[in-house]
Amino acid sequence: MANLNIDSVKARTFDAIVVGSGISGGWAAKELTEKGLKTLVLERGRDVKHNRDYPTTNKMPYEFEHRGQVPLEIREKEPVVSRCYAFREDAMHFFTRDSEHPYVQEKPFDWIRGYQVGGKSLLWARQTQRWSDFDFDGPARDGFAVDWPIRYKDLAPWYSHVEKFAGISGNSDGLAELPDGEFLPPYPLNSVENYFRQQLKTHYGNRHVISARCAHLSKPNQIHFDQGRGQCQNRTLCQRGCPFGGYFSSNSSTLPWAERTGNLTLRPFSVVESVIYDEKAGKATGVRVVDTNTKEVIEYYARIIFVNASALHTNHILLNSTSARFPNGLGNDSGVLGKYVGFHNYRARISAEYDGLLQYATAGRNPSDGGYIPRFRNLHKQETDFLRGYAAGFGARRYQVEDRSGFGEDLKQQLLNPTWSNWNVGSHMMGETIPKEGNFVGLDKDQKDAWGVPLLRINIGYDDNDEKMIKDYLEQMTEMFTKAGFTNIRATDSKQAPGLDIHEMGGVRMGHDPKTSLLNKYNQLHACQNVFVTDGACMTSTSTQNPSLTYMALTARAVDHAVSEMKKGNL
Ligand SMILES: Cc1cc2nc3c(=O)[nH]c(=O)nc-3n(C[C@H](O)[C@H](O)[C@H](O)COP(=O)(O)OP(=O)(O)OC[C@H]3O[C@@H](n4cnc5c(N)ncnc54)[C@H](O)[C@@H]3O)c2cc1C
Repeated sequence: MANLNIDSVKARTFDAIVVGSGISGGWAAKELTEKGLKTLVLERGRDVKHNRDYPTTNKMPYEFEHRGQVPLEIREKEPVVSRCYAFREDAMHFFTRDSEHPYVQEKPFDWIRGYQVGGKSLLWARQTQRWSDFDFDGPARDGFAVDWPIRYKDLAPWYSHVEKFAGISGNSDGLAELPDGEFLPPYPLNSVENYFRQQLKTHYGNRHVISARCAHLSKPNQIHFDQGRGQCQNRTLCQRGCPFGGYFSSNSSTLPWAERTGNLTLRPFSVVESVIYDEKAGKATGVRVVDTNTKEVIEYYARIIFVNASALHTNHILLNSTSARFPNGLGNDSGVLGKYVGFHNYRARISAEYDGLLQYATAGRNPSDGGYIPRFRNLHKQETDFLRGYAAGFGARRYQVEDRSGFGEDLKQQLLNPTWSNWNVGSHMMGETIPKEGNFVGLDKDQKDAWGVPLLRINIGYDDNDEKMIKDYLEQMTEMFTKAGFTNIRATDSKQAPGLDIHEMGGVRMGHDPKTSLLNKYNQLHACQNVFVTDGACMTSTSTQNPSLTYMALTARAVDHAVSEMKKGNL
C-alpha cells in the first residue's frame, strides 16, 4: 500500500476518475476535462501516442517480414485473437494476446481486446449508425430484457454532439429506422452497389442500400483541424493507426483534446482491480489499482468515477468490487450484475458474381467499406418466427486478373495488360441477439491473473432465435441476389463463436427499476450514484447497429448530468 500521508493522498485525489482510455473512456475524459474537472484516466496497457507509436503506419508491403501474414507459430499460440480478421502483421501489436491474458470459456467465446491507451479505438472498423426508437422500444415491444429508460429523443442531441466532433461521413437517407446525423460528405456507392440499391427499391420498396456511415474525415471541418487531424487519404491502412488522424480514435482526437485543457492526468500500466466503496459515506470514494510494472497496489480517489473498461472488463471490475454493503459486486442489489449479456450475430455471409455493368470498374479505395442495408425485418410488425432482425453490409468489387503463365515477351505483355474479373458481390449479417439471464459472466473462484485479480468466466452462447435469424438472412439475401441477377450465389454459416463480432454488450444494464437493472437513465448505478458506466456494459439490448457511436453519445450525456449534479451538490 502506498504511503498514506496527507500529501500523498492529495496527490492521488482528483475530481473524476475514468477507468479505460478506449472509445468511451476517451469521450469521458474529453467531456470531464472540458468542463473543468481534474480527471485521472487509468489505463491497464501501455501508452500509445498519436503518430509516435504507430510503427507500421508508413511501411510498404515488402517491408513486413511475413508480407503482412501472421506466422503459424503465433497463430497456434494465440488461437482466439488470430481469428480476428484485423489481427495481421501490420496491427498485431495493438491486440491483446490470449496466452498473456487468459480467461475462462465456459462456452467458446472469442474475446478480442486491445490493452493500450486508445483501446480498440485504434482497431475498429469505424462503422457508425445511430439507433432509432425501433431499437430503444424493442424490449418493451417484444417482451424481453427490460424497458430502456431512455428513448431516441433523449440521445439525439448527444449523437449530434459527438458526430460533429468525431467526424462521421454519410448521407441523409430519411429512414426512420436509421436516423440521419451530422454528416460529412458520404463515400459514394459504386455502380454495382448502386444497381443493387435500385433493384431492392424495385422489388421490395422497403429494403435499402445506403452508403455506409463511418467515422472518417471525408471533408474535415475546422473542429477537426483544431484537433490536429486532416482529411482521410483513403489508404485503408487504418488498423495501423492513421498519421493524418483521418479516422476517429481516442489517440488522435479525444485524448489529445483532453490533454490540452491541462486537466488530464493519464496513467498507463494501471490495472483497476476494484472500485472502493465507503460504507459510512454510502458512495464510492476511488479505485484500487495494481501497477503492472511494479505490482504495487495504489488507491486513487475522486468524487465521481466513470467505468469505461469495455463491456466485459467493466463487469469484471464491478463484480470484483465487493464490500459489506455489496457482497456480490458494486451496486448489485438486483443480482443481475454480469447477466443479460448480448452481442451481435455475425455468423452468416453470402457472396456471388455479377456479369453486368462490365463497362465500369472501381479505382482507388473506399474506407467506408461500401454499402449498408439497414434492418428491414420485423420493423413495423412481427413477420417472422424469430424476434428482432438484422442489418447487413453489402459491397461489390472487381479485381485485376494477371495471367502469369508463359515466358518472355508474352508474359510481360500479360502482366502489363491485366484484365478485370466479373463483379464479386458480398454481404454479411449483423443480427440482434436477445440478452438472457443465461448469457452471463462471473469471477473464477480459484484462478487469478498476474495481478491477483480473479479470472473472468464467460458463459455466452447462441440460441434458437439466432439460428432462425441466420436461416432467414441467408434465404432473404439469396432471394434478393437472385432478383438482382447475381449468379454463383454461395451462402455460408461460419458457426463462429460469439465474441468475434466484438460487440459484446450488457451485464450492467440500464433500466427504470433497481430490482431488475443496475443503472438509471443517466448511467449512474442505482445504488451508488457517483459511479457511472457508459461503455457497452450499460446496454439493455443490442440493436443491429454498430454500437460505439451510442457509447460515445451516452458518455457525453452522462458526463453532462454528472457535472450538473456535482454543481448542485448532489454528488
Ligand atoms: C477489428 C474491430 C472492428 C470493430 N469495428 C467496429 C465498428 O465498425 N463499429 C463499432 O461501433 N465498433 C466496432 N468495433 C468495436 C469497438 O472497437 C468497441 O465497441 C469500442 O472500442 C468499445 O469502446 P470501449 O471504450 O468500451 O472499450 P475499448 O475501446 O476496448 O477501451 C477499453 C480500455 O479499457 C482498458 N481496460 C480494460 N480493463 C481495465 C482495467 N481493469 N483497468 C484499467 N484499464 C482497463 C483497456 O485496456 C482499453 O484500453 C470493432 C472492434 C474491433 C477490434
